[in-house]
Order: sequence, then structure tokens, then C-alpha cells
Amino acid sequence: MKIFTSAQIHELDKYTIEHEPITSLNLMERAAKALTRAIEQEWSNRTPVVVFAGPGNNGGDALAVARLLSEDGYGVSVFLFNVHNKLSADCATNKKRLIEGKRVKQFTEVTVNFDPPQLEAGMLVVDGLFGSGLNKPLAGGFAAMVKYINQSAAKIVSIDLPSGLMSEDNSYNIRANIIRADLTLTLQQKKLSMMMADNQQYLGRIKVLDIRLSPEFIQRTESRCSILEEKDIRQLLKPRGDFAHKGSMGTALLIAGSYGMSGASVLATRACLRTGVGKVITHTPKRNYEIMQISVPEAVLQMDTEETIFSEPVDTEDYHAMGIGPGLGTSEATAIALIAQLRRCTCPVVVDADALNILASHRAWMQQLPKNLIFTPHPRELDRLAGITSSNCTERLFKACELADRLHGYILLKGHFSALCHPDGKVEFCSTGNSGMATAGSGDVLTGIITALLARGYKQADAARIGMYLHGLAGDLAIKDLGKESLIASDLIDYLPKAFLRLEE
Ligand SMILES: NC(=O)C1=CN([C@@H]2O[C@H](COP(=O)(O)OP(=O)(O)OC[C@H]3O[C@@H](n4cnc5c(N)ncnc54)[C@H](OP(=O)(O)O)[C@@H]3O)[C@@H](O)[C@H]2O)[C@@H](O)CC1
Ligand SMILES: Nc1ncnc2c1ncn2[C@@H]1O[C@H](COP(=O)(O)OP(=O)(O)O)[C@@H](O)[C@H]1O
Ligand SMILES: [K+]
Repeated sequence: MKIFTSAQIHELDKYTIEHEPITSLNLMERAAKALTRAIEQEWSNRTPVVVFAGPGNNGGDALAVARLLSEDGYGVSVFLFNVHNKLSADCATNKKRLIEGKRVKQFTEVTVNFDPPQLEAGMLVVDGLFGSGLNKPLAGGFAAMVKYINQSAAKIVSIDLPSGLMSEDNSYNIRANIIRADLTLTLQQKKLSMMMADNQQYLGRIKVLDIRLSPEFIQRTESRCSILEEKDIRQLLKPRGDFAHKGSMGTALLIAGSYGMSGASVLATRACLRTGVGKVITHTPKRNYEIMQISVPEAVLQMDTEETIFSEPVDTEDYHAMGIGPGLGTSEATAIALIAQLRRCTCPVVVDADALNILASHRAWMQQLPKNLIFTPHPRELDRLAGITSSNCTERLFKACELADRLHGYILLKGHFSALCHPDGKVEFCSTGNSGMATAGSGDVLTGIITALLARGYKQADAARIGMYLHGLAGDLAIKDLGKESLIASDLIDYLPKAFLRLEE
């Protein structure tokens, strides 16, 4: 699913009106019907409803929703904010329709002073103040009203976007002046700001309502950001031929583990094997020998000369892909071995965990890295790698994109919606995964999965796409049986078979 910018959404709206047999007013009515249906699914008509409408088309939607809800027997009070005496054409028409319909309990047009209504538990606020047309942070009376609504015990449903939240970048927004919705009913597609962890507090649950905007425009318009869905991943998967043998399914090298962190090498190796690769060779310190042999009998071991750390780079000619970093530690000897390893590597590579931490503390080395590496940082690792000091998620994403461009590699920024940043500036978000996966070792599993896919011959972009999707899908399938609280990283590996089966259905 593409994620368009607010400017593109505006174009899409316009194009639909010009090229489909629908007027702008009827498109608003279509949106309002979808919004009303979604509200009625959640709240019965015994719920008192207070609608706050702004002067633009978001307000127009809200007025139409107020009319439709009142026609269905809801008791609706409406406040239309028209402080500049300027309504959009469709908002003005919907105001007229609402007044002529005479069904709403109360209609107040606020032009100067506003006497706020009592908002109580059990009531529903419909927030239609501002949507994708918001062009600056809310201030003054609007900010005061947002705060008033937020502090009330009423439930809040926002139309398209919580008012005050920008569609894309909220780095310079005033966060106290944004509606905190319980439910956001967004039109046609998610907006970029909805993918950011720090905006979750405003969005509540999100439902996307299809209002049938021009499919032709959607198809031919390029978007920088998109959300990967099951159908995209299914198209990428290559069938396993009947004549496949272990020599044809790829040989993967994992460099992982140190004393006290052998578990990381176990998890990455098991995940790699479960991702259908022909052979896995795990290079690990001597001390891990028995642990690995017993935990993963399917793996071939290559022991480092050191007892407890990774200390010497190895030839990669015999391998189709390499994954490096899980549980590696950050000792100076390991750091030197790592950079030598990355420089001499001839196969596709996944760089994770301590390998990222080492690069972060030796940033000058990053100029020596080969192209097309896949980096899999979690937010803190990215912050260290890119020298980010702010905790703003949008800024972090943009920095990840800059880094992908600078390194000519792939940055898979992990999180609830993991974001794959391509070297050409594109960003793909992962739609699978859940908070049960917020448990130590989940990232090691991802490294194993992507390394296997690279070894099997998938190009970097596809291996990262399929890998993050499969990993999240395994988590989603696992919690159906195990719940989120008890999930541990090895469960993800155990549910990889089911994830594959689901994608092959
Ligand atoms: N595209 C679609 O798919 C469809 C979209 N639809 C709906 O349209 C919505 C977009 O409508 P929109 O473009 O009229 O913008 P909207 O959010 O109502 O705000 C514009 C008004 O706000 C004002 N304003 C801005 N910032 C402000 C501030 N900080 N403080 C104060 N005022 C501020 C701005 O004034 P200006 O600054 O331009 O003078 C203008 O008056 C969209 O979210 C969806 O709900 C559906 O009906 C049909 C299909
Ligand atoms: N709330 C969440 N929703 C979806 N996925 C999550 C969530 N929390 C963690 N994950 C996933 O779990 C993995 C955690 O990786 P990481 O932080 O590197 O763990 P570790 O270093 O312990 O192995 C990532 O792939 C991330 O996307
Ligand atoms: K809104």
C-alpha cells in the first residue's frame, strides 16, 4: 500500500473528482457514509455525540457525519468553528444540509467566543477540526479546545487524522496541541505520521476506510513510502524446485556469539536453518563449541582461534551470504577483525547488533565499507551509528534514509513498523509483527532469516523485504497460540514453518 504525501492526497482527490463520475460533494458524502458506518459499528445510538467541525473539508466530513448519525437516531450536538468567516465550499454545503435536516439536537457556529460543552464519560467526541490540510501547529483557541477535549473522559474518534497531527513530519509540531484519539478513521490510506511510534499516543486504534479514490491515479503515482503487504511478499517468493539439493539452496556463514552470548549464535543459526537454506556454517569462539553442537546439530561449526571472542576474519569465497554481529561483543580485537571481515567479504552481508555498535564507535571505518550491505539496527543502534541525539521518530527515519544513501546500503530500522530504507531513498514499512516480539533475541532471529534468504539467492532488497515480513508473520502466528506476554525469541523460529505455509497457501 502506497503512502502518499498530503500534497499527493490532494491531487488524488482532485483527479478522482475530475476523472470519475463523482462530484467533490458526493465524494465527501461517500467518505461520510463510510465514517458513519465505522462509528456505528463501535457505538450504539444511545451514545451522546458531540461533533467538532473545522472550516475545511475535514469539517465538511464531520458535518455530514453529524447529519447521518442524527438520521440514525443518535443525539448529536455540533460545533462548527468558523472564526475567519470562511468555509470550504463543501463544508458550507454540508452546514446548509445539516441545518435544513433539522435533526441534530444542537448546532452552534462558533465565530468569536466559544462556550465549551460539558464532556463526560460515556459520550463520544467526533473530531473533524483539521485533517490533511493542516499546515501549521494548532495555537490559540484551537489549542485550548484540543486540550479541553483531551482532558475529558469522553471517547474520541478522529476523522482522517487526529486534529493537530501533520500527515508527514511532526518534528516541529506542538505536541500538547494534538488530539489524543481512541480511534482514528483514516481515509483511503495511512499517512506517514501514522507509522511513527511517538505518534501512537494520538492515534489510538487506526482503521483505514476505502473511499474508492481513483485506482488509476493510485497505481501510476510514485510514492516514496509504502507498506509491504502479504500480496507483495507472495509475489517475491521463489518456489523450491523438486530437484533442489543442499548444494543448490545456498550456503550461509554466520559470525556470531562470544562468551556469555552463545545464545545469540544459537538463535541466529536455528533461524537461518528454518529459512530453508541448504547449509549453515557458524563461526564462533571455541568456548561455544559444545553449546552449539548440542543446541543446533544441523549446523557446521567453524571455531575461532580465540576461546571467548571473534578475533580473525575468515574467507567468504565458499559462502553465498554472511550474517555478522549477534552476540559478538565489542572488544578491540573483535572490532579489528570485524572491519577486516567486512572489507574482504565477497558475498552479500547482513550487519547486526554488536557489529553495528562497533561501527558506531569507529565511524571513520564506515567509509571503507563495501556497497549493498544490509544493516539491521534497532532505534538505539541507529542513533549510535548515525550520531542522532533526538528521540524524534520521523527525524530518525530521515537519518536512516540519509545513511542508506551515504553507505549505498539498506538500513532496516527495526520497530513496530520496521522500515526498510533503500539506497535510492525509498522506504518500505513492514505490516507484520507485534509487541510480543519485544523480547531479547528477536533481532538475532531476524539476522538468521535474512542471511538465509540472501544465501538462497534473493537480492538484498528482496531478502530484507521477505525477511522482515516473515519474521513478523511468525510472531503474529505465534501469539495466536502463546499470547504476547510469554513469547520468547525461539518461538519465532518455531513458528517460521507456519509463516512459510501461510505464504505458500
Ligand atoms: N483527499 C481525500 O481523500 C478526501 C478528503 N476529505 C477530507 O478533506 C480533508 C482535507 O480537507 P482540506 O484540504 O480542506 O483541509 P482541512 O484539514 O479541513 O484543513 C483546512 C483548513 O484548515 C485551516 N488551517 C490549516 N492549518 C491550520 C491551523 N494550524 N490553525 C487554524 N487553521 C488551520 C486552513 O486554512 P488556511 O490556512 O488554508 O487559510 C483551512 O481552512 C481530509 O482530511 C478529509 O477529512 C474527504 O472529504 C473526501 C476525500
Ligand atoms: N512492538 C513491536 N512490534 C513489532 N515488532 C517488534 C516490536 N518490538 C520488537 N519487534 C521486533 O523484534 C525485533 C527486535 O530486535 P532487537 O531489538 O535487535 O532485539 P535483540 O537485540 O534482543 O535481538 C525487531 O525485528 C523488531 O522489529
Ligand atoms: K480530524
